Amino acid sequence: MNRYIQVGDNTNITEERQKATFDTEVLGSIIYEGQERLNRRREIAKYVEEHQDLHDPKPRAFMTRLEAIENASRKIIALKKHAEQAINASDPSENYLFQSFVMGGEGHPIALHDLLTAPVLLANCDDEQLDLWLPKALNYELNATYAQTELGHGTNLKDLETTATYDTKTEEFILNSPTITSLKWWPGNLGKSCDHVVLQAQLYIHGKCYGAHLFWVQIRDLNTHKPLPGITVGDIGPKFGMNTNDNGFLKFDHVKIPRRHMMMKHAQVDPDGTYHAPIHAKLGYSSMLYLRSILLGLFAMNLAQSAAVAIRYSVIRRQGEIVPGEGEVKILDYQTQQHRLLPQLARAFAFLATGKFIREMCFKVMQDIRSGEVGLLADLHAISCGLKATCSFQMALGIEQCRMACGGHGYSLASGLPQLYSLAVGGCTYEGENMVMLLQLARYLMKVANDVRNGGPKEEPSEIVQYYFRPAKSTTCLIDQAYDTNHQYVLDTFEHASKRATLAAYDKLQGLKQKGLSNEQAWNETAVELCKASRAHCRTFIARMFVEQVQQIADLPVKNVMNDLLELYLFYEITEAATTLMEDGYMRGQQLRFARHKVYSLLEKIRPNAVSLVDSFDFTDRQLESVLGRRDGHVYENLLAWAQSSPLNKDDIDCIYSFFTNDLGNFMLIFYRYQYSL
Ligand SMILES: CC/C=C\C/C=C\C/C=C\C/C=C/C(=O)SCCNC(=O)CCNC(=O)[C@H](O)C(C)(C)COP(=O)(O)OP(=O)(O)OC[C@H]1O[C@@H](n2cnc3c(N)ncnc32)[C@H](O)[C@@H]1OP(=O)(O)O
Ligand SMILES: Cc1cc2nc3c(=O)[nH]c(=O)nc-3n(C[C@H](O)[C@H](O)[C@H](O)COP(=O)(O)OP(=O)(O)OC[C@H]3O[C@@H](n4cnc5c(N)ncnc54)[C@H](O)[C@@H]3O)c2cc1C
Repeated sequence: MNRYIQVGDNTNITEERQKATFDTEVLGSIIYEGQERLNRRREIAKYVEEHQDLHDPKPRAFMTRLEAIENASRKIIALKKHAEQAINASDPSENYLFQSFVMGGEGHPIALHDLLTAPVLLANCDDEQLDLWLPKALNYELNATYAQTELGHGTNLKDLETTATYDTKTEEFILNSPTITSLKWWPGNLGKSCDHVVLQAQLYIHGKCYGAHLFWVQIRDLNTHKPLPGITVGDIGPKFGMNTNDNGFLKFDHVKIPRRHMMMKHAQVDPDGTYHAPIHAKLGYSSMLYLRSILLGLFAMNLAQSAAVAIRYSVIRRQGEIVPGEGEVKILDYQTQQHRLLPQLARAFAFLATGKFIREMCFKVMQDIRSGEVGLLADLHAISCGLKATCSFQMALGIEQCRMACGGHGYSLASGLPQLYSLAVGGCTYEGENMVMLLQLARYLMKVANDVRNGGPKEEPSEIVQYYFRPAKSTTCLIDQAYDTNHQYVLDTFEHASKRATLAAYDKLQGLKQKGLSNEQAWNETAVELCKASRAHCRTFIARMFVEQVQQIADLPVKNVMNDLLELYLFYEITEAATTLMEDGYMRGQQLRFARHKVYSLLEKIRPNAVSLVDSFDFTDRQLESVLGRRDGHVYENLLAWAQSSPLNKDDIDCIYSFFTNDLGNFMLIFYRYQYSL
């Protein structure tokens, strides 16, 4: 049952909805973790629809960067005025939802503040500091961002150059940017909007460096918004995407801040300069841990949005015949189209299940840290780094596949897909460049491999890596066994691939070291294999999360369709991992062919439910910002309306004609006449 069936919709899409074998409402409540949340989502969306001041005056594709930033500023102010009435403003998930409906993902002047300030303050400030700063942050009396990356260093935090030198005489820190490469570069909203920063700077006391620490720094006057003395700040210019965000640069020239402006929950500096180290050296990196963990759910939604656009469009668009003489088919009937799109949808569901687990694990770790417990920190750091890299990469490729699957119209900004891609692909870079993130997970996996090679773990291993220590049930792949209804043999296959990749990388690393290479040289010469191991481990983890989620579904029709998607995900991943699996003889050609045929038959089986599956996400047209992905399927007439709203169509003046009216134009006219003998 698809609840989106409406009179007046394009019949091509209505007939798709009539084919649904499951209730979109039930799946919607699974996606949004409960019927109540799904209902709230709709209420908030309805509120946004009913208030015009929360809308864009024209498609954002037709705005200049400046117009888009001004529009975003106007809307965020309107949004804050409406918040009391529209949502439960003290509930972060309602706030996030309201903002995403109104603002989209391109950014706005308080995006970073809303995303990070409260979590960073809560994780890093002592009680007295929290009392002073948190209420102001929550009441929007100030607007802060997270200033870590510098012009010269984003990845290698050990070599950040901004200094915070403690002066025992005045009990102040002196902030300084000693070189051009030490300028802060990239922080969101730093360029024009924010007045405070959470600053990562190297702490120096009596000439000794204690590494990067966090400081709370005001950079602009709260009344005039002018930079404070000693501060140079500005926007870094247009980017590949996220252009309504004013990512900025920042330079300090011996700026003084009080001692108590160092965040002192974990490390402290006494008035006399005595330093107290934190219980874990990397607690100051917890904001990255937090963001990497919550990003997975966002990646899932980005991918689902692009699948929704492409799948809806693919049942409207007719092109060519499959059976000659029977008329043009919907492009979704082509196997190639299904093969391009449906695995993206399956991955979106897989990432959603994974994101939920990691988000909950992160909240637990944050709670543990507050009570001085850091036992799970390394486990979460490793897996969240690996998953951030794996999911953002597959999401970006998936969105681009969806865009290309829409043919020419996918190239138009009317599809919304180029904007979604340019926004989403940033996730491969921010919060840690993807290769670097895979290598972080690999560090952790190499410790696991060391235990495997040396008689087992020294202590109970985390649940996430326990499979490395379990003996394999079979030395060959069994995925073609008909009775693998709970997918255990597929999971065994992924586990085999992870173990093999991890141990191969470990053995290579050890071999290189035995040949006399230093740890660092051996690491660099094994880096590609190390990344492979991390990806394989992430694939195993994601697959397990998805299997467990589907096993828990109570509603049978939804369970059936989700099981189809799960199988598609699993067998598609097997085909992607085939080289590794066949390299050691674990999988045979016959099984690869079995996996491929499973994929093809699942595409056919899922095809009738495709539109209803994406409908279950309950995306609003405002959210999708896509003429191709319109819920009512009226694509062509709206493509024309969209094109006609282009400022270029405002009048009939020829741009070249106006060019001819100036001197250079006259010259060009003469030149052309001469060239073409006009
Ligand atoms: C819902 C959301 C809505 C919207 C979001 C949309 C948009 C948001 C857009 C943009 C926001 C973007 C913000 C940013 O990008 S902020 C900047 C992010 N920067 C990074 O991520 C930098 C990446 N670099 C690092 O994280 C570290 O430098 C790196 C981990 C690579 C190395 O650190 P370091 O050199 O200090 O350590 P190592 O010697 O390599 O390792 C030592 C040891 O420490 C462990 N470690 C490292 N980090 C952590 C951590 N965070 N927690 C716990 N442990 C950590 C590491 O594993 C090593 O352990 P061991 O192997 O045992 O020695
Ligand atoms: C849209 C966007 C928003 C951002 N927002 C913020 C923000 O709000 N606050 C903030 O502080 N920062 C922000 N950043 C910065 C971001 O966190 C960094 O760009 C990111 O961490 C990557 O660092 P880098 O730019 O120095 O890349 P580099 O480290 O220079 O990466 C370049 C290449 O070098 C490789 N490389 C680097 N080190 C290694 C290594 N050890 N081993 C192997 N390969 C390596 C990388 O894999 C990559 O291929 C943002 C960036 C973007 C794009």
